Order: sequence, then structure tokens, then C-alpha cells
Amino acid sequence: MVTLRTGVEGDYDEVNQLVQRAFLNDTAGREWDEERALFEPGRSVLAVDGERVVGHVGTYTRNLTVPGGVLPAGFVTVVAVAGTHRRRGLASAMLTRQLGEIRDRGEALALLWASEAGIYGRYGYGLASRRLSFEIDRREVRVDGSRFDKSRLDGLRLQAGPAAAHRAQVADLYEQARPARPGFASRDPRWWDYRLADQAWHRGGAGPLQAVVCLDGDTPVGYALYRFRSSWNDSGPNGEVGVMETVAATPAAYTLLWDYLLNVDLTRTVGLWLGALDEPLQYLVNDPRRLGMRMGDGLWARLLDVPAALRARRYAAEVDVVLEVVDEVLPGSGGVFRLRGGPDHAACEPTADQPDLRLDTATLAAAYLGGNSLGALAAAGRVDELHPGAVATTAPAFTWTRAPHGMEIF
Ligand SMILES: CC(=O)SCCNC(=O)CCNC(=O)[C@H](O)C(C)(C)COP(=O)(O)OP(=O)(O)OC[C@H]1O[C@@H](n2cnc3c(N)ncnc32)[C@H](O)[C@@H]1OP(=O)(O)O
Repeated sequence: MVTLRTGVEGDYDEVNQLVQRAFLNDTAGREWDEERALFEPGRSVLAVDGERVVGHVGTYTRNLTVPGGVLPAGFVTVVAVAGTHRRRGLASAMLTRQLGEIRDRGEALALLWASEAGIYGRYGYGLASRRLSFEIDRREVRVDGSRFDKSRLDGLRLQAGPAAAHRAQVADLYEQARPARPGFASRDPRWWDYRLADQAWHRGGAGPLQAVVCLDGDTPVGYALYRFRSSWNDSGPNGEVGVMETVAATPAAYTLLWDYLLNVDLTRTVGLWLGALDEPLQYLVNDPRRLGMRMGDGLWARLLDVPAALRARRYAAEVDVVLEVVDEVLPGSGGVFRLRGGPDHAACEPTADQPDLRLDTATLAAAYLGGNSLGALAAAGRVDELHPGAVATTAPAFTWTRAPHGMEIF
């Protein structure tokens, strides 16, 4: 008989074996130091068959940036069920229990990256951000100097080297940028160990992790993390630059960093898999079509305490609306709520007033980070307009200056 239990410290190795098998990974030669340090056993739900671990869902404790605010969230991870025990409801049982536990800790939302996009909608998760990936034929693309005032680059310089050598500068810059970008997550030292992990298997056939830091005088104002992949063919050099993340405090720093990344001798391709939907690069180059952009799904969000989540963010325009939120998985998390918000305030409480809009919790989650328009969701039939005109007055408030950006898989 399969039962569920909370994880304990000694579970890591068996859980990890289960997870690696479920993800079809070849584990030969891999060490797990960075991943092990992130394991929060008391936040894991395990399915056990006798002594054997046959299922697992995990949660990390981190803070998430939302439009105009930062809030604690449950970062859901390593969901796996043994091949011998699938399609009998184990993942559903673990994921539902986990959502209740996250809510009981006072975290207003859960967040995850989905291995397959068909899995999580049934549990009330909505696709809250999308990513733009780039595969750039770098010889065809250049930063277009005619599009900006080149004098803004005066005084900037670059330093490049192994990422570990630049860790302090990179972490400081990320920390400065984090509160302003919805989708960014807090990174304590364990998360930096994980982010900068550089064993052979982390490299995926490319070289060691590199950093390039942009300095204004002596002040760091931006960085990029990347790897080179050396390659040659009959025509000569065919190397790649694989960009992991770029963070810049100013447009000038961003411009100089990309100019550097696009101009590495002996490379032909520059790739960025987890770019933002509003990645400024697309507005900076001579030939955006050659950036090889493709859209994919990003962060999935699940609201657990609707009023707390709606109070935690700010709104691009003044809004006063009554929302009926339908939650069939966790009925206690749904209800009718009045939201009053604006660029510098937000209040949200249950109300007995008549709703203006009715939507399910996954639809509200999809709009929550500002990455999807309520108008577009309404056009898909996912929002019922109970008060004429309520979509048009509410939708602008839920947008934000920048698109939500999930820059790292957790
Ligand atoms: C946040 C993350 O970690 S994402 C990683 C998810 N894990 C993986 O992809 C690893 C490989 N896959 C697995 O380990 C398992 O197949 C899991 C965890 C995805 C599902 O586990 P199961 O115990 O089989 O799921 P369970 O039996 O509870 O099924 C729940 C529902 O999800 C559906 N489902 C399961 N897997 C998938 C899928 N890959 N795509 C679409 N639907 C799926 C089932 O059909 C079922 O639907 P229903 O409610 O309409 O009947």
C-alpha cells in the first residue's frame, strides 16, 4: 500500500535517484553537492510503498518579485513518480497536499517550471510568464549604433573571467535588480552555489562558466554569465556562446554587454534560452529577425491566498473591482474579493458585493505577474464579465512596466 509522508534529512539520496530516473538522466560521474544543500526535507511530500520511495514533490522557501512588491512563495520542484507507480493518482495526492501545506505556512502562492505544459492546469496553476529564446547567427546581427547615443558608453569598461571570480559583483548586481523585475527570485549563498555550479555535467558539453562584468568607473553596473562551446567544421571556426543570464542597471551597460557577447571571435552562434519576453536586445540590433526568437512557457503560478497575493502587488492604473475567484481544487482559497489598487497602494478583502468579473484561480494566476492581459484571457472565454465594461477597466491595472521573467529553472 502506498502512503504519503513528510521528508526527513536522510531521504535525499533515494529521492534524488527517483528524480534522476524519472527525468531520464544519466547520473554517471555526477555529484550533487549544490542540489543537496537546497533540499528542504520538511517541505517534501514523499509517496512510499513499503520502504521504497516511489513519489516525491519538493518545495523551496524563497521570495518572489511581483509587480511592485516581493513576497514569500513556495517554489515547487522535483515532482516525480516512479515509472512503476504512474497514473494512479500519486502525483495528484502529493501536489494537492503540498498546496495545502504551502498555504498553511502563510505563503500566498506557489510557483513552478513544468516539464510538460499539460500537467499543472488541473491543480489551479496558470502560465504566468513566458520566455523568449534566441539562437543568433551572430555574423548577421550587430548592436545598431544608429539607435542610441554612443556617448552613453563613455566611461564604461568590461572585465571578463571565470564566474566564480566575479561572484560578489554578480550577486550584488542581481540583488539590486531583483525587486524591480517580476519573476526574479531571492538567492541566498546556497542558491548562488547552485547558480554558479560548474561541474562537468553542469556544462552540458560547453566550457567553464564565465562572467563578464560592466564597470562604470569602478562601480559594477551589469553582468552576463555565459559559456563558450568550441567547435570547428570544414569551413573553419564554428563556436557558440551560450548566455545564461544578463542583468544590467542601465541601458548602456546592457548594450555594451551584448556588444561583447555578439562579437566573440571564433564563434558563429549566440544562444540565450531563458530570455525575457521583453528582452531589450530585440530593440537594439540591426536585424531582429536574425535573432532566431522563439517563445516558450515560463513560470507557472498558483494562488493560495488570493487577497494576500493581490495586496502584495501594485497596479499600473487605479482599479476598484469585485472578483469572484473559482477554486475547485482548494475551495477554501476561492471566494468573492474586492480589490482596490493603484501604482502605490493595494487593498483586497472578501466582500458580499456583487462580482464584476468571474474567473477561475488559474486564470487569475496567469494575469497575476502582469504577463498576460485579462482582456486576452477574456477573449479566450476564461473571464466572465458580469458588469459590462469591467474587463476594459480592470485589464490595464494588471499590466506592468516590465514583463515577468523567470530567469532560472529551479
Ligand atoms: C515542477 C516539476 O518538477 S515538473 C516535473 C514533473 N515530472 C516529470 O516530468 C518526470 C516524469 N513524470 C513523472 O514522474 C510522472 O508522470 C508525473 C509526476 C508527471 C505524474 O505522476 P502520476 O502519479 O502518474 O500522476 P497522476 O496519476 O496523479 O495523474 C494526474 C493527472 O495528470 C495527468 N498527467 C500525468 N502526466 C502527464 C503529462 N506528462 N502530461 C499531461 N498530463 C499528465 C494524468 O493523466 C492525470 O490526469 P487526470 O487527473 O485527468 O486523470
